[in-house]
Amino acid sequence: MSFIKVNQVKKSFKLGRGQVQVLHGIDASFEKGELVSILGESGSGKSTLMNILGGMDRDYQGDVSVDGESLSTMSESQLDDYRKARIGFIFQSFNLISHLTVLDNVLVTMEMTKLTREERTRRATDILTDIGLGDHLHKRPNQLSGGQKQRVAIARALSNDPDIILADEPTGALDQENSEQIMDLLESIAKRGKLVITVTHSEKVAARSTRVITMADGRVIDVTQKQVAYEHTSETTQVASKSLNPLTALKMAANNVRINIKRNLLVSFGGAIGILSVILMLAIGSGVTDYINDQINESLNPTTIQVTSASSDSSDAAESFVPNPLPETVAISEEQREIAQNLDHVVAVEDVYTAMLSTSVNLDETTVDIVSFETVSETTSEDQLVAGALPADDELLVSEGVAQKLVEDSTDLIGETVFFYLNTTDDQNRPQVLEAEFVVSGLSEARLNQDTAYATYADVEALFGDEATLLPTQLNIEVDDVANVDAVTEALESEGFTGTGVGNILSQVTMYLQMATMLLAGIAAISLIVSAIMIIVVLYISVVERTKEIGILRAIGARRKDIKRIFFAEAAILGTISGIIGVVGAYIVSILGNNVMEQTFEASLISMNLGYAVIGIVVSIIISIIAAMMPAAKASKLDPIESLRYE
Ligand SMILES: Nc1ncnc2c1ncn2[C@@H]1O[C@H](COP(=O)(O)OP(=O)(O)OP(=O)(O)O)[C@@H](O)[C@H]1O
Repeated sequence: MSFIKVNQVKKSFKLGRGQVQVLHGIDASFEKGELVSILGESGSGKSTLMNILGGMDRDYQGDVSVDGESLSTMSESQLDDYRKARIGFIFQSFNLISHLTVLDNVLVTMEMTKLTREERTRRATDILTDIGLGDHLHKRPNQLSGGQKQRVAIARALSNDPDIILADEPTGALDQENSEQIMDLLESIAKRGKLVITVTHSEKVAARSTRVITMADGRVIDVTQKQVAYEHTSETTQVASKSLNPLTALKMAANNVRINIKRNLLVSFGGAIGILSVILMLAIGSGVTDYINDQINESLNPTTIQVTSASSDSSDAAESFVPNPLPETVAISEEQREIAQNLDHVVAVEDVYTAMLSTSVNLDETTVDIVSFETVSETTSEDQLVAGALPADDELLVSEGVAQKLVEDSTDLIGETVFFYLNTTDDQNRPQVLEAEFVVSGLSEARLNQDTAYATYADVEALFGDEATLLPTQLNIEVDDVANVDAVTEALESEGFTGTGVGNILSQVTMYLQMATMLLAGIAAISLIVSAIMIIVVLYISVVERTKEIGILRAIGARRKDIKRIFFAEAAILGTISGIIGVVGAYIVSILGNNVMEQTFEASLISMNLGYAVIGIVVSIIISIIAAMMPAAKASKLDPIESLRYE
């Protein structure tokens, strides 16, 4: 049985509404060790037949079987593998990939095989050295002569050690001397037991063949055996095929980005603006939120809820001794306190006692009535201190106004011992005045512009002595987390407390700020659509520019998905570049912006972090890859034969 058997192959092309038949039932057979020339006038169908033999064209009638396997029943990917493993193409116009070196042009075929990296490089170097190009491995095709280019093409065709070499006018673009050398090479390949089929117009080429097939108008009109075929074995060694190595795809994509570096940088800058805006919006949003939270937290603790008892009909409270003359201030009973203490998420409860218009301070001859007296607690802020410190036991903190009434220079009062009076009632409801001596610990700002004083809760308890148990008028409820403040406040309210705390206000403020941030980032993200469109346009241009390269890659066995992979790699590179530019830009803007704001408001409102940088780059890559989908699909669907013809 023949190695290649062509059986009644017919091929027609659509032309306008009709069909033009180009091959009219070709029968032929080929053996290994043959150097066959297909001769014929231009337009006689030689290339069409070659494309069918080479597995580039599946759209024909009749059958071609190679080594017993029918090409017409092969799937597209089987045909890709067939081209890769069994066919070496050589073209009249060389069809080298211009941006790859000589070595890489030869390696690219083997990249899609399971050969190891070392083996690939060794094979490519050996073949190129054999063919006389050992000194030109790292040159690019445009640095070589025509003859040298064709030798690179032959080396590429031989790299996967295929059984069949298909050469379409291999000497058509070469002078006499180079043509001779190329024919020598082809002859030596046939002598090694390969099947070499060349399409030619040249009688000289035909004369070197073992057999000449002459075609006219899509028919074989003559077959002349010139000499016996060279010796060969029936053994075939096929390289195992695999997809284009992602690293190679990346390398090819990177080459392409480099070739059009200006255009690609411009596109990347465009994309970077979108990424920069989104990152900045997020960074400003989080900076402003942090700033406002800090400002509120600095003055008030957001996890503390201050509660008073709303229910004046609490029977326990009514029965117990309420050491406060003001009816609107309700004491909080032990039971109520217990309930608050046992609520979920409550970590601590602190007692606070407040007394309005019922205390006074005396030094020497002067007595000053205090409008607002309160025991110090965790929520008492040191910020309100004008001088000195918050009161410890046996100490009193008074507002500056109080001090001014008692001494000439208010700070002189600090360290002085003063008398403190608390007007209250006894258990028979008779007025009584409790008295203690306190050392003034410091001066505070006045609360609501009124004379104010603070002492410790323990001191007030001591003031009442054994006569009565002091009940708090306010509880400071410490919650485990700001997130639980709302829930605890609700629970307290349902237990009859009235609560005020910054935590719930803060969580609302934070939510509104986050909404505003998302909105701004969303608006900024519109520019990302613009950058995606730019990438789509650039990649479409790239597909057109590289149509020929795509044809070459398909001819040497690249699958559709390999072609897609190259375009996705190119998009990923563009995305990474624009992401990096965007992130670096955002960092620069944030440093400059924060510097200016630091000088004007003493606050840095742009809070950049590594997370935003990573998000920026990842989003940029994802957008670019999505943008590449259409151009990549277009590239992968290009017809390999048409693509090779593309000029
Ligand atoms: N895609 C196509 N659509 C329509 N007609 C086509 C197409 N490709 C080839 N043909 C026609 O098929 C015929 C054979 O073309 P083919 O390229 O096989 O000829 P050839 O013998 O190789 O010619 P040459 O020696 O000039 O390369 C020509 O008439 C050509 O116009």
